[in-house]
Amino acid sequence: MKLEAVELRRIDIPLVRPFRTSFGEQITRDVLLVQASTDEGTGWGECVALADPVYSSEYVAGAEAVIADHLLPRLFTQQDLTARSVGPALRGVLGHRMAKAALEMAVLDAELRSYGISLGRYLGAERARVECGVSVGIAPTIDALLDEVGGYVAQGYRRIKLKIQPGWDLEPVRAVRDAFGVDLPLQVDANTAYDAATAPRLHALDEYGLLLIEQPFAEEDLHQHALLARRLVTPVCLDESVVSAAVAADAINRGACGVVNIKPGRVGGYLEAVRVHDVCAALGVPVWCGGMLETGIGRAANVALAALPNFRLPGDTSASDRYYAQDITEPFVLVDGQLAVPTGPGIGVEPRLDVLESMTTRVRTVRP
Ligand SMILES: CSCC[C@@H](NC(=O)CCC(=O)O)C(=O)O
Ligand SMILES: [Mg+2]
Repeated sequence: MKLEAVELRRIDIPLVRPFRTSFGEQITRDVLLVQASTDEGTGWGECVALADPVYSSEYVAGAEAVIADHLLPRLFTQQDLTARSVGPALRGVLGHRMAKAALEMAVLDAELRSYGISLGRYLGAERARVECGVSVGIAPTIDALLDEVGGYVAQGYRRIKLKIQPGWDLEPVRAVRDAFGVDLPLQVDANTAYDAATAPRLHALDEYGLLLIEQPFAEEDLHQHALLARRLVTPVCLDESVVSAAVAADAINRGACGVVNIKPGRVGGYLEAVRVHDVCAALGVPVWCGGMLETGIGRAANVALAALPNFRLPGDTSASDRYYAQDITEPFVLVDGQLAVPTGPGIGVEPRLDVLESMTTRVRTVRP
């Protein structure tokens, strides 16, 4: 394929409720969408970088700039562009994995649409539906938390994940256990909010039968995660730390985690996400698909990825209405706690152009 032009579109989508984590609160999502036009058709990609560099060092304005100024010039010169050649072509630019992932996704979508192959089939999906969990933010009160969790349980979500931080950890976990019982699949995510001084609070979580404790410490601190993993019965899961298949293998071999949250944007794309999946499978470590509040574009691709065999825990692949009153694609609807894997060519969904236009804050087309 030859890349002919790329449309970079920023959209603002309001969240149905504030989403608070240990690193801040989101009330709208500023999303960068990428539409790649090639000589064999077009494809869509979604950049998962947040508006601010608070989850990782990437942020949406920076991703847009590095795509336009450094990444696209390297792709426009490719005479026989394929999704598999995007990574090597961009290797000269260090980091910016979320930006690179968005471009690779758009090229992959265009390529698969031209062949009439679904992303799920291409990646090796083995299921037609995936089990869905849901992520619950830090709430203003315990009662508000229980109301929100009760709503998701009633909708049929297969697993509840609570955001925690020092001072909002033991009480919410205990309250959810008391209100919904010991059989509710339950896990927590600290987004790196703990350190050696506050780690003892996590020891106390070990008696609540959690599925896992996600990313309690700093991204680079595999040693602290390994110390905790040796001390707890509850598995430690890594998110921010795992930026590639090689890092996943190193973390597992250091005993830093027993479960891995895979996010394609965080590792540089869906092709690397499959490599992380495969490495974890080879080392006997289950994985699940994380989320970055994706629109239906990224959600469609995540659901396809989550259908691979070693995705053995419900992911943060929630229904569209968990975050958005109106998605930019036809909404993903939870049925019996599951989402259906798209079967159409490529990612299998298209944005609704009327909705897209209504949410667009800026759009530009980059050409060679
Ligand atoms: C804005 S918080 C994004 C990162 C967070 N994501 C979630 O909690 C799930 C979000 C979703 O359901 O898309 C994580 O660290 O796992
Ligand atoms: Mg996480």
